[in-house]
Amino acid sequence: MGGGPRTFPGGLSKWQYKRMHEKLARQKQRGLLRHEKQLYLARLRSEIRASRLPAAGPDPPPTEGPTSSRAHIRALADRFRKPGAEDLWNEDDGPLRRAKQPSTRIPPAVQQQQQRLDSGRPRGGANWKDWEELAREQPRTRVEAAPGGKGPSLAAFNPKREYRTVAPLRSHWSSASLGFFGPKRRYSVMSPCTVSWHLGDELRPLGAANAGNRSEAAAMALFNQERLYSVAARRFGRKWRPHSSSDEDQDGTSTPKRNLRFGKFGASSEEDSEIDETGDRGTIRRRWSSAALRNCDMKKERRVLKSYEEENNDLAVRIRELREEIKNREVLGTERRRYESKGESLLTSKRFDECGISPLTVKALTDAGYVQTTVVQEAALPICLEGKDVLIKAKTGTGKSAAFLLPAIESVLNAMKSNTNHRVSPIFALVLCPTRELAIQLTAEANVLLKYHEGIGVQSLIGGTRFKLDQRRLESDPCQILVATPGRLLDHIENRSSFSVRLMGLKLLVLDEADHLLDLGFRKDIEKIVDSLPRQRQTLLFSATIPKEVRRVSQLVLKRDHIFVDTVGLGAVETPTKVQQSCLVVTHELHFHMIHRLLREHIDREIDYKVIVFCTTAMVTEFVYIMLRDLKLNVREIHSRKPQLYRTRISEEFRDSNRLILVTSDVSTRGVNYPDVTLVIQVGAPPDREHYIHRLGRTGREGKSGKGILLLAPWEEYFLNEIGDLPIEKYPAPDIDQEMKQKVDDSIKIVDMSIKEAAYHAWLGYYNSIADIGRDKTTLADLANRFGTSIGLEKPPAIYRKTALKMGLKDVPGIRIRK
Ligand SMILES: Nc1ncnc2c1ncn2[C@@H]1O[C@H](COP(=O)(O)OP(=O)(O)OP(=O)(O)O)[C@@H](O)[C@H]1O
Repeated sequence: MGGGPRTFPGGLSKWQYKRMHEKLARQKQRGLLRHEKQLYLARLRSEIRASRLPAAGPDPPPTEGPTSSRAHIRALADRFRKPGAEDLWNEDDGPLRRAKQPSTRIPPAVQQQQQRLDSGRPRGGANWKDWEELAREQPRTRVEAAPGGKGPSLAAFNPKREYRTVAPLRSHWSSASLGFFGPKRRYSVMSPCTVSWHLGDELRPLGAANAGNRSEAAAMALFNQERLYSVAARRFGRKWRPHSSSDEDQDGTSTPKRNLRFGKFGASSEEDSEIDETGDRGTIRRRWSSAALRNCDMKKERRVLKSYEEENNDLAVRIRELREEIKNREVLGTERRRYESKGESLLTSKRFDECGISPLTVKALTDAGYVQTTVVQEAALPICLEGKDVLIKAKTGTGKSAAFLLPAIESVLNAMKSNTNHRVSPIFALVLCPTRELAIQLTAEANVLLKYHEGIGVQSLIGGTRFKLDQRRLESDPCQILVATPGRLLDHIENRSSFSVRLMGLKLLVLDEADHLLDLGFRKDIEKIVDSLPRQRQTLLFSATIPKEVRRVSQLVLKRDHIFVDTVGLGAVETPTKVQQSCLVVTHELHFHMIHRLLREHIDREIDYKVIVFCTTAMVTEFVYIMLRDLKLNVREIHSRKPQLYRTRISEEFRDSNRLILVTSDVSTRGVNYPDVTLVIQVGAPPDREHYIHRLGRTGREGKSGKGILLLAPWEEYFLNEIGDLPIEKYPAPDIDQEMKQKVDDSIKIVDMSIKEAAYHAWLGYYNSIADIGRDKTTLADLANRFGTSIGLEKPPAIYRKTALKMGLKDVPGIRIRK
C-alpha cells in the first residue's frame, strides 16, 4: 500500500508500529468481550433471582443485613430491565474517588425501637421479623450509631442504590447473623464487606474468635459467615482470605477481629474491605467492596460510595436533568407533530443565525437555502457547540449531515485561533462514514458550508483511489476537516507517520451512521483508528437507527458523561411518516417479472419518477440491471464490483436527474442523499431491520412523500416479524400477463451465464449468513437452486470445496462441488 516511511513514532519500524496497534486493538477487543460476558451473566443472574422472588407483595425491608437480598435483587433486576439499562457503567455507580461516609445520629425514635427489639431478642437468636418491622418503620436514611453508644447502626440506605447498602448491624448481632445469613438463597446476594462495630468504646469485629467470650450463637454465626463467603467465593471462582487477629476489650475480654474479605472479589476489594482504624471509634465504619455488584459491574478503576450529601446533590441534579429532558422531548415532539400534521417539512422556527455559529457559515447556509434549522439540528447544535459528546438518533433525511458538519466547522475555527504556528495544519475534525458515496457527498456538503471560510479545507479519503495521489493531495491542499471511510483512513494511519502526527491535533470526531460503523464488520478498524486519536477530543455519533447493543458499544468512543438525543422518541415510528410502505409476497419464479411490472406501473403513474431498486448482493444487482436494461428501462447500476470512478459518475448522474432507475446493492443504503426519489423497491429480505429503515429512507427525505415496496419470497416472510411495528401494508401480488412474462423471460435469457453463476454464488453466500435461513443447510440449498432456476440456470453451478466447507455446505444435497 504505497511507500510508507521507514520509521514511525517512538523509533519503531513499520511492522513494529503495526503490531503495536494490532496488539492494542486485540486487548481492547478482549476487554470488550469480557465486559459483554459479564454483563450477560449479570443479567441472567438477576433475572433468575428476580424470578425466584415471591411474586407480589410489599417491597422488602430496606435493610436486612449485609445480604440485603431482595432489595439487591430488585435493584439489579430493575436496573437491567429498564429500557436503556444496557448501559451498566452509568454514573449511578458512584464517583471514582473515595468519598467519606457521613455519619448521622440515630434519631430517638429509632433508638427506642432498637432498644425495644434488643430487649425482645434473645442474645443468641436471630430475630429477623423484628428487623423487618423496624426497617419497615424507618425512613430510608443512613443512620449510624451515636459515638460511644452501644446501639446498632443502620447502614446508609440510599433508595437509589439499594443493592449497595448494608443492613443494620448490631453489636450483639453475631447470632442475629444466623438469621440473615440463614437461608441459602440469600447468600448469593450478599455484598461482601468488612464490618466492624463498637461495643462500648472499642471496635468489635463481627464473629469473635475468643472461645471464652463467644456465645454458641456467635460461633454459629462465624461458621455461617465462613460458609457464606466460601460459597460465594467458590461460585465466583475467587478465593476469600479471612484475616484473623485479636483485640483486647477494655473490660479485659478478648475479642478477635475477624476481617472477612475477598481477595479479589469484583474490583479491588482489598482496600475497600479494610477496617478503617483511623477514624472515630465511636462510629461504625464500613467500606464497601465493589463486589456489591459482583463481577457484573467490574471496572478497572475502583468505585466508592458517594457521600450522602453528594448523592443528594446528584439526585437533585439528575431530577433537574430528567425534567429538562422530558420538557425538551415534549417540545421536540410537539414541534414534530405540528410539522408532520401540517404536512410540512421538518423545519423548526429556529434560525441558523440564532445558533451561535460563525456569520460566514450562516451566510453560506443562506446561499444554500438553509435558513431555519431542522428538528435534529435544533436539538443537536447547542449540545455539540458546548463541546459535549453526543449520540444522536434522528430519522433518515432530516438533516443530520449539517447537524454535525456545522459543529465541525466551529471546532476548526476555534482550534485555528489557538494553533497558528504549524507548517502543515493539523486535521482538527474527522468525519467517518461507512461508504465512499457518502464520504464524497459529505465532502461536497462541507465545501458548500465552507464557501466563505478562506484557508479552511475539507478533503475525503476513500478506498478505490490511488494512495499516493491521496497522500500528495493531503499534503498540498488545506485539510482541516477530513471525511473518510475507515479502511483507507487506517491505511494512511499505519503507513504515514506524518499523517498520524497531523491527527494528533484532532478536536472533533464524528461517526456518521454510527451504528453501522460500530457493527462487527467495522468495529476493529474503528478501534484502531480511535486508538491513534488524541483522547482529549469531542465525539459525535449520528444515526437514524441505534440498536441497544450499539448504545452499549458506543462507550468505546464516547465519554461516560455523553448525552443521548433521540429526536424520534420512544415508541415512535422510525420511518418517515409520509412514506407509504407495502409488502408483496411472490414466489421466486416470478420475482423478476414482478420487479418489471411494479416499475412499469410506477413509470406510467409518475411523470418525474426516480426509483431505487435494492438487491441483496452486488452480483444479483448486476443481473437485475442487465435484465431491466434489456427491457428498455432507463436504468443505472451501482455496487461494490464497479470501479470507483464509475460509481461516482453514476451517483452524481442519479442525484441530478429524474426519470431514472438506480439498481444498487447496500452501498447506497445509508446516508446517500438523492433528492426526490419517488419509489424504493427492496428485493429479498434485507439483512436486518436497520437495513430496511435506511434503504427506505432514500425516499421521503426532507419531509416529502414517497413509496416503499418490499418484495419477498414466501419463505422470507419471517422478516416481517422484525419490522412488525412499522406501518407496512401487505398486499396480494398482482397478476402478470403472459405477454409481459414472456418479455421478461427473454431478457433473463440474454444475461451472460457467468453473471448468473456469480449471482447464484452470491445469493447462496448472502442467505447462508442470515441466521434464520442459513441454519437449515438442506433447505437453503433447495432455495438457492430455485433461485438459480428463476434466473435461467439449468443446473446449480458448482462451488469450490473450500468455499463449501467454510459455508458448512459440504455434503449437503443439492450443492455441487467443483472437482
Ligand atoms: N436546515 C435545512 N434547511 C433546508 N434543507 C435542509 C436543512 N438541513 C438539511 N437539509 C436538506 O435535507 C436533506 C437531507 O439531509 P441529510 O442528507 O443531512 O439527511 P440525513 O438525516 O443525514 O439522512 P440519512 O439518515 O439518510 O443520512 C438534504 O437535501 C439537505 O440539503
